[in-house]
Amino acid sequence: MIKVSVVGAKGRMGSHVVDAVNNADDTELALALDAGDDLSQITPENTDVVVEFTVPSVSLDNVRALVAQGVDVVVGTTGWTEEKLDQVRAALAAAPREGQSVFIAPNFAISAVLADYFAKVAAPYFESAEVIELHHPNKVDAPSGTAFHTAQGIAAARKAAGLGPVPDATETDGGSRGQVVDGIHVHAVRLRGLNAHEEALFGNDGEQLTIRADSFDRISFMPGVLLAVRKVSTGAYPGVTVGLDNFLDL
Ligand SMILES: NC(=O)C1=CN([C@@H]2O[C@H](COP(=O)(O)OP(=O)(O)OC[C@H]3O[C@@H](n4cnc5c(N)ncnc54)[C@H](O)[C@@H]3O)[C@@H](O)[C@H]2O)C=CC1
Ligand SMILES: O=C(O)C1=N[C@H](C(=O)O)C[C@H](O)C1
Repeated sequence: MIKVSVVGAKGRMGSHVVDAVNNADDTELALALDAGDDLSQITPENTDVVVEFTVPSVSLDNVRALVAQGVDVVVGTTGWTEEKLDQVRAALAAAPREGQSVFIAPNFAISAVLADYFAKVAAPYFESAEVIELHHPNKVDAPSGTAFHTAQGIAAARKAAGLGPVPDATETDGGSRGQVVDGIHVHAVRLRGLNAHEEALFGNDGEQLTIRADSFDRISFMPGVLLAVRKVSTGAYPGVTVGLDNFLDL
């Protein structure tokens, strides 16, 4: 059995993870902790893998503390930048155990992971590209971590293909053109009734392609979370790994 502790266990995602860990045949719940709880309760003796779903403002500190305590971590919280990833790498370099892992996924839903992958495949073939993400209004960060990651992937694929900037004649903008991530405009919608949705839009003269992923229920993230827990628990992924696509045969 893989012993799993959950940090952020009372949250929308963390509570689903607690249920998923309790219901899977090969995982058992060690500790379920939330804000105010002492993370030093988590040790390599009671926990193989920690699943961390909290808020972007605290996740880096949580991950660094957990790494220093000698456990592997699967992170679903958003807000990761290259600078923050470097701080995790530094923490791992000083970790007490050889080969410790931190796995971070902007999105654990297969629909979103595939949409992100297909967007990178499509990107070199279109002059224009933009990303729209649509979420429940309780979400604290914008744009979504997934949309940020998709935009970065589109931008990298365009650059590798030798494409220039997306065409855009806008001269006045009060914010309506969205956040620009590596040259790709990203738009965020917050609407009651939504859960987690994303569109990658591509355009050429006379044609368009829309790649859309819809996650209607948080249950959609659980197979991906359990897959990550199982993969990380093997010890085969030392260091920092970003993206569930690393565990899929794409
Ligand atoms: N990677 C993925 O597939 C997904 C990622 N997310 C991300 O996961 C994060 C959490 O989302 P939700 O569960 O919807 O948020 P939420 O607000 O429902 O839950 C966050 C939980 O973290 C707890 N928390 C806050 N500070 C803490 C601390 N210092 N230590 C321990 N616990 C602490 C809160 O009390 C709360 O229970 C967000 O960044 C969200 O964008 C959400 C859905 C899917
Ligand atoms: O907060 C959410 O709900 C979600 N957060 C993640 C993100 O920001 O990409 C994943 C998914 O979109 C749901």
